[in-house]
Amino acid sequence: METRIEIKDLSKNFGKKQALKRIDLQIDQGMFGLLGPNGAGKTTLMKVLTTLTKKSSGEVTLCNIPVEQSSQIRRIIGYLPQEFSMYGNMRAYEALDYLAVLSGMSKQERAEKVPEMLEKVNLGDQHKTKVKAMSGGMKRRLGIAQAIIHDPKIIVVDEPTAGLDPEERVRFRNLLCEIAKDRIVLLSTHIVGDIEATCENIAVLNQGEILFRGKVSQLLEAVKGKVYTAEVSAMELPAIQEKFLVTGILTSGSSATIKIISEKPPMKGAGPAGADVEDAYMYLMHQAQGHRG
Ligand SMILES: Nc1ncnc2c1ncn2[C@@H]1O[C@H](COP(=O)(O)OP(=O)(O)OP(=O)(O)O)[C@@H](O)[C@H]1O
Repeated sequence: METRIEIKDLSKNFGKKQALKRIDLQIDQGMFGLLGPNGAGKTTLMKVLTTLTKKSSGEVTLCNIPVEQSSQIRRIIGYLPQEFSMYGNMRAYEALDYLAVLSGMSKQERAEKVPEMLEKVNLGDQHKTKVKAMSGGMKRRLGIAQAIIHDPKIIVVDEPTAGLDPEERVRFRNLLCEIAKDRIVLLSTHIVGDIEATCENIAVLNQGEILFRGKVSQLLEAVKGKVYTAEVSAMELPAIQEKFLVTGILTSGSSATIKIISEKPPMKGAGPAGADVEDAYMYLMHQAQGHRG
């Protein structure tokens, strides 16, 4: 079975609102990042892929299965939604077992898979912990355990690191990378750091349209040679921000070191600076809003 998601000319309307506009995308094995601001259409796209929402038009196949064949699709896909919640009084293993029952697994399969999955997401020692006593990171890991328990070829994870502390965030990202070794992990986020650390291939979505698809290195290429740094007085900052795309500000007393994206050197004394993915993403969004900086 070919592990691939193919999306051709996909649109999704909610009444007059076009949440997805003629999306074309191909996603292969490994981690794939879907980046975009709130309201870009990421959740809608994930819901179409996971058969929770019907598309309005276009073609979508997952491992060569058309998305319309929802019961077959559900067998090969796992989903961790943005707001994954479980009954607080259930213990980790009870919660996972309960979800496995709902997905139709037999008692025998569950007896084997529930402990195995808890181990995999590092909750083996905490299998008796009640959901209400879990940290945000633990709940997310329990969410991943339920998403992978039926060994799907594709895992869809919406806003995975929201509400996690830095340590939990890194741990969770590492878990996703491990899972992606022999599957597709599609990760939707508005946090550039989430994809920068983990995904080679990405798509940037804005207002229902794909602004960019390709490798993170190609996104960086677009901003290369356009990033500058300058030392300015804090007083000047508002006027500079009005005129230029400022992607970083480090204030120290009455002065500030800023990072600016500009086609030409923006001001006297500005020197070249290294570009990061955040700069490239902000430049892309800025251009999409009709600015030229
Ligand atoms: N059921 C719905 N009915 C009407 N409009 C909807 C519905 N679901 C989503 N939308 C609209 O479609 C657009 C895309 O929403 P979506 O939730 O997919 O964005 P998103 O990128 O996931 O953002 P967020 O990170 O805030 O969830 C938004 O303008 C939203 O208001």
